[in-house]
Amino acid sequence: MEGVDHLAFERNKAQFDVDEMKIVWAGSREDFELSDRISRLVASDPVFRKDDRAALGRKELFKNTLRKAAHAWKRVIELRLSGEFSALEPEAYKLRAFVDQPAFTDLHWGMFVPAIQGQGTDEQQQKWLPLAYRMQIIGCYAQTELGHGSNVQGLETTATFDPKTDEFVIHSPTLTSSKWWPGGLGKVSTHAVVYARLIIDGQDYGVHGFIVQLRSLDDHLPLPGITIGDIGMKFGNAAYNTMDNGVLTFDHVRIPRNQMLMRVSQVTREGKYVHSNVPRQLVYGTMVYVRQKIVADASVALSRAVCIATRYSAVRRQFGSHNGGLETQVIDYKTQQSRLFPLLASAYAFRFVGEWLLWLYTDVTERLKAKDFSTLPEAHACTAGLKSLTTTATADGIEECRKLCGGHGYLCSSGLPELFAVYVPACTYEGDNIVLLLQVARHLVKTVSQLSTGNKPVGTTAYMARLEQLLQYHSDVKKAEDWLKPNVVLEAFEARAARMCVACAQNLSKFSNPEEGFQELAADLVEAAVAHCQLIVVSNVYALSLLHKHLGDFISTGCIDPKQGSLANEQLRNLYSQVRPNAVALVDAYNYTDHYLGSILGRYDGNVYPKLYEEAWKDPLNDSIVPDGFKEYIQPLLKQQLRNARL
Ligand SMILES: CCCCCCCC/C=C\CCCCCCCC(=O)SCCNC(=O)CCNC(=O)[C@H](O)C(C)(C)COP(=O)(O)OP(=O)(O)OC[C@H]1O[C@@H](n2cnc3c(N)ncnc32)[C@H](O)[C@@H]1OP(=O)(O)O
Ligand SMILES: Cc1cc2nc3c(=O)[nH]c(=O)nc-3n(C[C@H](O)[C@H](O)[C@H](O)COP(=O)(O)OP(=O)(O)OC[C@H]3O[C@@H](n4cnc5c(N)ncnc54)[C@H](O)[C@@H]3O)c2cc1C
Repeated sequence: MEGVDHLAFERNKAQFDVDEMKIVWAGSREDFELSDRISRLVASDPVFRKDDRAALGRKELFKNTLRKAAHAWKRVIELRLSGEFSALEPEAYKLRAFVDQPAFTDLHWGMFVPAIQGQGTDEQQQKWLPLAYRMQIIGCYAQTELGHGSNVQGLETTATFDPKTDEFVIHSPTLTSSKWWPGGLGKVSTHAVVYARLIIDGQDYGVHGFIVQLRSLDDHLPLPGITIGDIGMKFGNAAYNTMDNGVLTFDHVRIPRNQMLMRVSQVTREGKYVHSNVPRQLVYGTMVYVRQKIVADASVALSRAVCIATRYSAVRRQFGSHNGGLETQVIDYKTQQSRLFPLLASAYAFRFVGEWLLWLYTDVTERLKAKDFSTLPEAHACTAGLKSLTTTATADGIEECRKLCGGHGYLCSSGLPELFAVYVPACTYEGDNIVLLLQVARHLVKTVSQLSTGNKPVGTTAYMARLEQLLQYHSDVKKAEDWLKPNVVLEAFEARAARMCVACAQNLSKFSNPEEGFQELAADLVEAAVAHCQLIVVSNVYALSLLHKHLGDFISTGCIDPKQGSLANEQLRNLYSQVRPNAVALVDAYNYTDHYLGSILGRYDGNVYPKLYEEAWKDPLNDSIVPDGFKEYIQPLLKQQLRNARL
């Protein structure tokens, strides 16, 4: 019935203060109040309705997205929200909170602006950032090409310096050099940061960033030498098709020399290449920035799915009725808990590790300003590894939440199919997850190889300094509750990661050609990298469910024995019983509006069945009793069959 809270009985079981947890989840009271205010504004604004997306064609869907983005920008200005979040939060988050679907603004604010902030000189920032902040230009990040995405050093687009005119000539020499994938590029962006090979006097200096105007600011038509368009439909119905991922080729397009981003390296008027003594990898800085953002974004996406699946698991009853009594809530089945509660824990774990990663990223950014590059490898390994770990776990977790909701989880009105379709490319964009884990593995193997040189490992690899002890380690767990002690869990995870890493390093040393060895052992290296990244994220419930899932590693590396493994599993079951009465309250703490969740199964009031039934009739297929096509194709067949039968 309308207005009745069908989940009140669940909410009354909570053993903690939900309002306090809402502040913890939001990060601070002011962030909670602001995001609460925005989400309610959005829910009450008809421009931001989401329930019609599944029925729109691509052009309508895209036009609707532009309308939403424009309205969101107007609202951000009207409400003077611009700049209200902590200084680090670009406008993207405010717009993303309003628009809540992939849109060109993600890349304008999330990559184009950060690329200029990170790789532009002060003069270049003074010139371009005010235009971008006021959205007088709209930018994108054009790095990936048809032939290369992971291998940035393999990019083919060229930027050839012409000393006669003091310009760079941007050119696409081959079909595979076509820029391909950049979000916002296909139909909207007026400018791009283009990554191209810098060529001076026939010499190739590698990949650098260039600001290139793509379209006229008067009539939005492509400039001379520019061929540009959308790359076509992507996975899912609405999903990422609200974004114009584009294709772009250059035919000898000229730009002024001062449009090469020159914070990291410069080209003088005479055509001399100057590379200040900073790591060339600073040109990758924008990717590092977005990877750390993607970790926080993973906790948001996973928590949305977990919120839906938890509330619905408390509403859904199946089997277990005795003499006509109520059937059992599916959330009471241990199998449902063993699938759902680790995801609930993961959402919180990723939320907190995202905060830690933001601290690490902010710290490395400050150090870079002081030319201190000492933590750059750690920042790269952590952002790459945690982006990979959290996006894989989140994509798998959203799909698991769909399955936890049974048949109704497969309805668009559950919100889960759309959430999955929008989310899964996160395992690929900003770095394919395997390629990134191999980067982590490089860092770990290098750390182990340097131990003998007295190089003290720091940061997240500091545990490697205790290698001797960790190689002798065997857990002294005697009873299930021993697994509740954080140091007991941490030591097991440290020992597992250290042993897997050392095993790889030892096997690598058997190869005369290290690169060949690395390729041959890549699968083991990826597993060692995962073990290291899981160690970074580890928290109690999350940790024990991981330990149970990867029990083979822990036993084969000798860290624990089968008996201790079964004690961990016993403790896990005990934890599930402790989580159970708090489950609905823990997802209420995310403070998501029904509008934001976009899910009938995840409604705050749990009033699922009447709303599912009501929603079904809105489908356009139900506009007519007899569907189009029936009389044309099926009825003649039926009548023919009936005639045949009477003969
Ligand atoms: C809403 C606001 C928006 C914000 C975000 C909101 C949340 C998100 C939600 C929704 C919006 C998202 C929208 C989607 C956006 C998608 C955009 C894109 O996809 S943009 C393209 C991404 N492309 C890649 O990521 C390529 C991946 N490839 C690479 O990064 C490189 O090719 C790599 C690292 C694989 C190899 O690079 P090598 O070949 O130059 O380097 P090697 O030889 O492997 O290493 C040399 C040394 O450099 C270090 N290194 C490599 N990369 C580094 C880095 N980034 N930083 C520091 N050091 C690095 C290495 O550790 C190594 O160090 P030693 O020599 O061993 O000590
Ligand atoms: C939705 C979406 C949005 C995007 N937005 C942008 C954008 O705005 N700007 C932009 O520049 N790009 C963007 N991209 C492109 C994206 O960054 C690339 O697709 C991504 O970096 C992966 O590169 P790739 O496509 O070349 O994959 P590949 O590297 O070709 O991957 C194919 C397979 O090869 C494997 N592989 C590759 N190299 C190795 C290796 N050395 N060892 C082992 N296995 C390997 C991978 O693991 C994978 O299984 C976007 C992509 C998507 C899907």
